[in-house]
Amino acid sequence: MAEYSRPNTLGRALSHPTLIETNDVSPPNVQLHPRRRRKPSSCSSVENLDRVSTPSPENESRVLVINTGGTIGMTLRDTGYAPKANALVESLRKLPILHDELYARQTYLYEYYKLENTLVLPPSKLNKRIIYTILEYSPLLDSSNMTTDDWGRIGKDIEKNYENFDGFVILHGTDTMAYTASALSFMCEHLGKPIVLTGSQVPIYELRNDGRDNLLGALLIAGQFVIPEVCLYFYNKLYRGNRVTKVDASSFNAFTSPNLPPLATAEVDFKINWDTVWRANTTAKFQVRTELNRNVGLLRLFPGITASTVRAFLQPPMQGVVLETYGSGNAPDNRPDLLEELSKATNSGVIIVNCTQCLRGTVSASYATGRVLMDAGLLAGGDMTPEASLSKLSYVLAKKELTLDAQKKMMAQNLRGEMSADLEGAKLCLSDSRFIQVIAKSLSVSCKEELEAIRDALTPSLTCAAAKIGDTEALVALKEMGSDLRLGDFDGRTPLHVAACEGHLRLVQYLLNQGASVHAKDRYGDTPLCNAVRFRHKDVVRLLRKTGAHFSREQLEEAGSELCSLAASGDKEGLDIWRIAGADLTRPGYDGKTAIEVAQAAGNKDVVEVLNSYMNSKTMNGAAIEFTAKPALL
Ligand SMILES: NC(=O)C[C@H](N)C(=O)O
Repeated sequence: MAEYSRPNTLGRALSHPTLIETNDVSPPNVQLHPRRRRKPSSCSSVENLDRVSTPSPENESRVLVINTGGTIGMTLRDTGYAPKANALVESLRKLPILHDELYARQTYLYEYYKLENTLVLPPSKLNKRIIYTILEYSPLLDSSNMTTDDWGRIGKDIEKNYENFDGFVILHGTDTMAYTASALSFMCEHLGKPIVLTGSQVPIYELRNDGRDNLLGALLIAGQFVIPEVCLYFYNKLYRGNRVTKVDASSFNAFTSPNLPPLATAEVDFKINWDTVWRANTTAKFQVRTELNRNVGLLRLFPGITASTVRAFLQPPMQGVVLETYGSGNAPDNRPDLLEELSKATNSGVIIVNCTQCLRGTVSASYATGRVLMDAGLLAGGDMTPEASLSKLSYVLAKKELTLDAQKKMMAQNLRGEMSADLEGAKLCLSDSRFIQVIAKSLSVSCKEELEAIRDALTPSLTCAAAKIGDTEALVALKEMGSDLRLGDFDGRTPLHVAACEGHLRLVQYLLNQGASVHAKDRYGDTPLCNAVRFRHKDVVRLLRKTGAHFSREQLEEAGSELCSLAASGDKEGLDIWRIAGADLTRPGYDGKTAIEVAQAAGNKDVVEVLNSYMNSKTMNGAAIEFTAKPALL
């Protein structure tokens, strides 16, 4: 087989392995996916070249791999495992599953990118070619050595190269990977492309290792799926970066996401859990906020902790603290000394977030021992991991343009899917609802306004449908998603109208408790009371009346004819409903006759009796309504 000689650029680059010192790895004067020069005809006789699928920009994607260090690229020295500089690219080049040399040469990859550190994967099952460029940091770090400055550097490099790549992979040590993933998730605002952190427990240079699989999986995800999140890929699972924590120092299965299922799993095929994938709902441009506040810390409660330890920890310049509490967010409520230190700190403007020491679950205010912390001014951290809470604090506190109150509010918001539960009574927004998202997705809706328009159009239909079948639970769920249960549909019919028609007493009670209006009128001018009367739901009528429902003047005037018709047909029950609803049974109909007169004329004795006793009780109660007819005698 005839060998292509490497272009000169490559030859030069190879002698300078740390060529990318500027961190700008985009090829000069090259746009994303331009049509590349095809192999010259003189090469057509080259053995095997015909086997290679014709390269085309359409089935290629580009991934930038930022190698920050970690075990994946370490070798064993006298001092123990330490990162080895300038070794990874050459070693990957020799691994056929991670680099297709033939394709690279045939497509002039090296010449085209003018970068010696650009490699290409063999075609994927989806027939994609992932071309990846490795940007190696110097020095490479064990992740224990990383600081917020390193997070900033990664963020800046992504920002600089954002438009030239379809996705990003960050090679990183596992020890602090959860912190970096969390921090990047907040720093990357309006992210529209995948950023996947990965690494390994065993160096890629060793015979048995997890580095190859992890890198391959991360590349395939970053290059093939538009998951606009900072993720972490490890041991065949893709997690949301701000949900993970390292749980095992020696297993390949080193990470877990205790409160959120994986975003994807790599089995025979990649299975993406699109319902869980975060949607930014924004049309704003991607940017990275590298400013982080370093005056933050994690404090873990333990039995017998002294007030002086807490006091020392909360001293200036401390501005934000994650307090790792017991169980569902509890602390001793018999320790006024401790609580006083916490109160003093929050009063002086330190933001303290209450997170649980437990791996799984959320903080809540179920115990007295938890409530005392709320009283001391702590914010509930929901089900955030301590890693996510800390980096969120660092990110939020760096926003100097915000007031302290606004910063606290931001801490309580779900910014990047880092928390599932609502905080401090704030409810999830319906735009977070999977149902709405699925509909939005199928309609290709991406911007916030459109999503809100869909939400507003669907909400009344959903709530009315739930009211129709008496599904209180569905209404509770819709309410929790932010639905306004008072809203009417296209006919102005509210869930209360519908529930009143159907006679769902419990549901009517629930809706009234939620602030549903008894005065809402549909397009026909009917209130829930009219509906309940029409469909003869006595209990509902009583309840609505108790809540202040009443007929309008016009409705009362028109009621006379209806009452006469009921009297004519001997419908005692119908008349009784109108009575309960507050109608004046003495009101004459269109011809001036009253119900009792009509009943007398029709010989409906029972009805006359009922109406007589009604009129007597009215007289005795001193009702304000004037009688227009005298008690009749049969
Ligand atoms: N597995 C690893 O990557 C551990 C290593 N100490 C690091 O965090 O860099």
